[in-house]
Amino acid sequence: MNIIETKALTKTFNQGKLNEVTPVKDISISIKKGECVVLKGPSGSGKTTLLTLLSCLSRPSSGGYWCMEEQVSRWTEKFLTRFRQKHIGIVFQHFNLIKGLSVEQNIYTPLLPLGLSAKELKAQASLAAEKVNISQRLQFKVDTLSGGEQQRVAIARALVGNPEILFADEPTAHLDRENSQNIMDVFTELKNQGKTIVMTTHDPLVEEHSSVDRIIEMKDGEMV
Ligand SMILES: Nc1ncnc2c1ncn2[C@@H]1O[C@H](COP(=O)(O)OP(=O)(O)OP(=O)(O)O)[C@@H](O)[C@H]1O
Repeated sequence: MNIIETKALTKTFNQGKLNEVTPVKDISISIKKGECVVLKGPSGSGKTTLLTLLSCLSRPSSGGYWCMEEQVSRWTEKFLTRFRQKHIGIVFQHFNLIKGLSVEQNIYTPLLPLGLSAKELKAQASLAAEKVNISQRLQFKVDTLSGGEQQRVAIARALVGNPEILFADEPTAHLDRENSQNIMDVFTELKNQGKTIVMTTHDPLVEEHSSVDRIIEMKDGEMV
């Protein structure tokens, strides 16, 4: 089953204006359930924009997108948000953690709409934290952590809802070799559970990892 399928997916910003830009042009890809796929390409080639479309965070300007066999490109923001909450985990390039809140609170944020008890929220956060080796910082405010620690919190938050598909934008960019290896071990375990992973990277450790099934190269918004 193709868990992700796009047909001529295109995203244009500032249409009709002097600063119009089309970072994703006519992208047609199929990704099977359980695949681990890397998006690679020079800075500005459109990787993050494509990841944003695939993770249902933004809507295409044209073209079609089917995720888990639903034509999500036709949906409104409201339906996309619900779909995302249920099926998709996202690791953002700049983490998007909530300052002033603890690591634990940040990790369980995606679960808040589910109405779980405080005890259950804490238990789920603790499990996700363990996976990325950040348990010892659960009660720290995220603003007091190092870049690498914040990255691990961002990954734990993406995993906490047990998503079917994980999208990660440069998940090892701020990590040393040991922690990068640890994150790839986590991703390998997810893949072994049948989860689908799509990530962007510039990191050779990620590109060359045995869990990666396929590398999709982008240049100027197109697949090469
Ligand atoms: N919201 C936006 N409004 C206008 N232009 C945008 C927007 N988002 C992205 N762009 C432009 O689209 C192009 C591609 O950006 P994108 O972030 O997708 O590239 P990238 O391949 O992920 O780069 P990097 O490796 O540096 O993260 C850039 O020229 C960027 O300025």
